Amino acid sequence: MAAGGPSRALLTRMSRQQVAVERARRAFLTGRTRPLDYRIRQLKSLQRCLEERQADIVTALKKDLHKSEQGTALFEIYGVQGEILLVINKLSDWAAPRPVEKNLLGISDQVYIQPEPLGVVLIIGAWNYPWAVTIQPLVGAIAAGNAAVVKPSEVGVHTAKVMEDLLPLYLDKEMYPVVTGGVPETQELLKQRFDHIFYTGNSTVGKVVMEAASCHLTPVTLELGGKSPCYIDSSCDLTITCRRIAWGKFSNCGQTCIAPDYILCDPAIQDRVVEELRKAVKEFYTDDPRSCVDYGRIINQRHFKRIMAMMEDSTLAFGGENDESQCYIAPTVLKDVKPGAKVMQEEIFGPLLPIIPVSSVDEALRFINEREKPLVLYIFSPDPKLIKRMVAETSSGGVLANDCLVHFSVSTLPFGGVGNSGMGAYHGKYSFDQLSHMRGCLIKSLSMEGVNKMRYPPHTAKKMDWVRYFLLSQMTVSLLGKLVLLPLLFLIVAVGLQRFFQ
Ligand SMILES: NC(=O)c1ccc[n+]([C@@H]2O[C@H](COP(=O)([O-])OP(=O)(O)OC[C@H]3O[C@@H](n4cnc5c(N)ncnc54)[C@H](O)[C@@H]3O)[C@@H](O)[C@H]2O)c1
Ligand SMILES: CC(C)=CCC/C(C)=C/CC/C(C)=C/C=O
Repeated sequence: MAAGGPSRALLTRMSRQQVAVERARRAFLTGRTRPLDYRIRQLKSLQRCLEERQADIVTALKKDLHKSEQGTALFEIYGVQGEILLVINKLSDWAAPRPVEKNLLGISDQVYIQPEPLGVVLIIGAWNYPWAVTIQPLVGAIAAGNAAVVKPSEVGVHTAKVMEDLLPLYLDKEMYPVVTGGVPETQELLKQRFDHIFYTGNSTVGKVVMEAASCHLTPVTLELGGKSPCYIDSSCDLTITCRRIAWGKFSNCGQTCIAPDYILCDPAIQDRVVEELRKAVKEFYTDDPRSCVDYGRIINQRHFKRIMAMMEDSTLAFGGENDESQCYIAPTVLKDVKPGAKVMQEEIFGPLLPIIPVSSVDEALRFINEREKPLVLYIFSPDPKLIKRMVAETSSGGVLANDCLVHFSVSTLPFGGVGNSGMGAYHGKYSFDQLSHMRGCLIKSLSMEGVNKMRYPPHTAKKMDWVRYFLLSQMTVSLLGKLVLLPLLFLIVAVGLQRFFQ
């Protein structure tokens, strides 16, 4: 290999994926991502891309998923724009050394955490909210000073093309290449060495990604899915509750990682829940969702067939109309659904909403806890005690009470799964931290050697007493710092120890 990277001859023999990764690594090694100015410039340029090219983004998403202009703005663009603005405002704080508490032994030391870039990050996105789940991690990667190879989902054909065309026009194209393609191309990418892989998609492929990452000991963030339960307490205002659930479920035709997958409620309120859901669907999408601009389509016929098959052994409450040629499935509610029904065996990821009657909170808790840990747990109840109890007695990536989806837009909350729904988290500062190495730094001086002598051999009983006292002392310097006596204490300890161990 020639100095400074592979020769031109070698580059021509490398795969497209290898070349992109190699170039990104070389670009990273120039060190140009280290200054915060560079990162901010890239982010401002990305912001311009979203503003100037919104029409291209909207057109592609209309073709891929029948998303409306407003739907694209609300779910894909505003969130990323808000994230960029937040990073621009906060980056200097996040990237600064973070002083930490120290014990008495380190009284004169500098002890801090210095976030540093990891290197080259691979971002593999999904098709359902392609900008939110591909570009939002990219914002974090840029903020943290990494290079990033961006792999949009090939399933959203038009969006992948727009990303491939647009990003190089606005971003440093060596540092942030877009690599398109399907499974073979992604697998070729996964053979390369990365410093972090950020994958969004289903759990089966999540395992493939993690296995590939293990070859290079590459850490991973896995943003996966699963069946997110939605418990409705009988004392809820059912009109408001069902309106919020219908929005969470039927937005993007149910193809949302955090869509409420199924409802758990008392059998006594099931019929009212069905009626209120029916009213909300009509309010949002009219009597004819097929011709409503705000109602989406299933991404492709494979997913259409998969979702239709899920309805087979359950009772229809309403909906179910469909048209394979248009990948259209109406908002659909299924009632009295049995835990063994087809629709309960995997994440639905489509506009079917099963209701499973449960006769008590205990039964709901058992139902939730017997299954994989979900990405989010939805609880609808006016009773704060019940909400607290359900939070305390379950586990999930996140919890949202009395609404759906909106926790995704709270940048001060970590967004991510647990167990089968994923690992790692992002958004706001969590993205920066997730894609940084938190380097522990202890800077000592070469003076005060007398203090150090207590740990050097010969290990006399007296020295051991002192060292034990200092190491086991729970007194931290930042706590002491609150006392006016700190300088005095420092002097006494330092002089005393110097003398003692001379
Ligand atoms: N947690 C989140 O933030 C989040 C967000 C969106 C979607 N999701 C989840 O994603 C799933 C839907 O997305 P999907 O998985 O259908 O998207 P997908 O089919 O687009 O796959 C995601 C990515 O994985 C790649 N891929 C697919 N098969 C592969 C293989 N065999 N080897 C290597 N790479 C491969 C694709 O190229 C794509 O870039 C749902 O489970 C949903 O809940 C999670
Ligand atoms: C419009 C408001 C307040 C919130 C929208 C939240 C949102 C962007 C949800 C989509 C979440 C997402 C990208 C899921 C992935 O499948």
